[in-house]
Amino acid sequence: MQEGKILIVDDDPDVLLAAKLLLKRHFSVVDIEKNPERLPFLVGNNSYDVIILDMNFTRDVNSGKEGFDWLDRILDLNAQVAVILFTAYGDVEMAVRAIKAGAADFVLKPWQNDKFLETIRLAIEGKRNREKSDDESGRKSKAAAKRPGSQTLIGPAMRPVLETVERVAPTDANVLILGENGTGKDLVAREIHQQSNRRDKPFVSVDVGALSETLFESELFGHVKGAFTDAREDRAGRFEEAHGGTIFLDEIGNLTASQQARLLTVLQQRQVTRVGSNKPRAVDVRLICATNADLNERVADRTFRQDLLYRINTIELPLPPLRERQDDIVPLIEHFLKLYSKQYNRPVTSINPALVSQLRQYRWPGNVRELQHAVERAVILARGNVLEPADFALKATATVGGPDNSLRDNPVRETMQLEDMEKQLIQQAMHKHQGSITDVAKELGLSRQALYRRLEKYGL
Ligand SMILES: Nc1ncnc2c1ncn2[C@@H]1O[C@H](COP(=O)(O)OP(=O)(O)OP(=O)(O)O)[C@@H](O)[C@H]1O
Repeated sequence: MQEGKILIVDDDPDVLLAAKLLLKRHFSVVDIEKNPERLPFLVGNNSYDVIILDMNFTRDVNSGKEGFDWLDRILDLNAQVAVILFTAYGDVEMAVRAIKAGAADFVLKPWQNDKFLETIRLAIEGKRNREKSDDESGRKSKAAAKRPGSQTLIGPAMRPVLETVERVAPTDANVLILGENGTGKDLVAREIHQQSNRRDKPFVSVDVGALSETLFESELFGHVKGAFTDAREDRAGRFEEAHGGTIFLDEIGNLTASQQARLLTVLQQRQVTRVGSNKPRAVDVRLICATNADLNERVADRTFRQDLLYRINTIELPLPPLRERQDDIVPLIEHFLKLYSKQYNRPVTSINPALVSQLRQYRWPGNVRELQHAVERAVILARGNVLEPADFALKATATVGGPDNSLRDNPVRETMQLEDMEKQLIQQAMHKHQGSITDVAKELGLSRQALYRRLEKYGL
């Protein structure tokens, strides 16, 4: 009999009875509850180690939304308790989302006794470890947040990039980082700032491609009280916020002609004027821009100003797509494996070698961000110490029979399947967050702009 206080919440009395019969032979306290409305009372008055929660109560059979609401409530009341979700087959994506939202694990119904018990034991152990290390890790993460360059750029192909960063960072030269979505542009921009003499001053990141024509000026340059209806007080813009430090303008290729003109004036004069004011203010910022567009092509077709390009591209730093740097894949997988097995308290330590070669052949249209999410999901789904092909949602690669060329033979079909999956994930997230772009982008690990592009692409 193990010490452990467990609560099971499910609206099916047969499930409650069966689970209780099993668990009470192994754990010291097992309570059951049919009505989730009693959760706040029960959690508030008992120090449970584990709460086993059904995702689908009768009121809301399919979406699991009610389960998510209860998960939030439980974690608000007790951030330490381990919540294990009861999930039906076919709801695995929902379980992955729930674990990202703070659940400890999930159990598929109908359960297998051994696995069920092992999951609970691991959850109890995880909770005890969390309690023990809470103070210490709080101190450590604060220290890490302050340490310069604490987020590392992984992969041998990043070495030349890092060398350039080292050389360029201490100068005040403007840098233009080029690369597809998810290649690490934001990370490189932060690294430049961290290695520069401005590291103790602000690093301000703005997704300029996501700013509407009306917001652009006030967001970047600020406004004075009364400049427009919502301007209730004076506000500094992002350039002023970055004074003394670095401003990172992401998605610079998406600026309209008038936005380009405004930005160019500010860069030439090194001063900003808040909307509604006529008093210019000097700003001292180091400029880093990024884009996934070919700006030379844009200049050729006259959608991007050449004089603006010359201003921002003193140093150009191209980041190759992940499919062109296959040697980075394994170190990245190992890095994310370590990160997420710790974060989700999973005993995953390695990856099936057959899977490694499939992942090396895969085209990774979403680059490192996609790889990161794939590993995160796989770690959550893994049932053993080794990541297996079934843990990855890359159906297309699972069917690849031979070396590299088999992928090149059929890149379109592969992309189609991935696109279907991507579309579904976005639809689910939009549904979950009731269309909130900020929340959906956060959950999917996309920039708002990247999400907008995908919504447009899939007609959502
Ligand atoms: N070389 C790397 N080592 C470790 N993590 C990386 C690396 N490159 C990218 N990442 C991670 O991948 C994710 C995406 O990276 P990042 O946001 O920097 O890409 P981006 O090119 O700015 O994307 P977007 O164009 O969509 O804004 C981040 O979580 C980042 O930490």
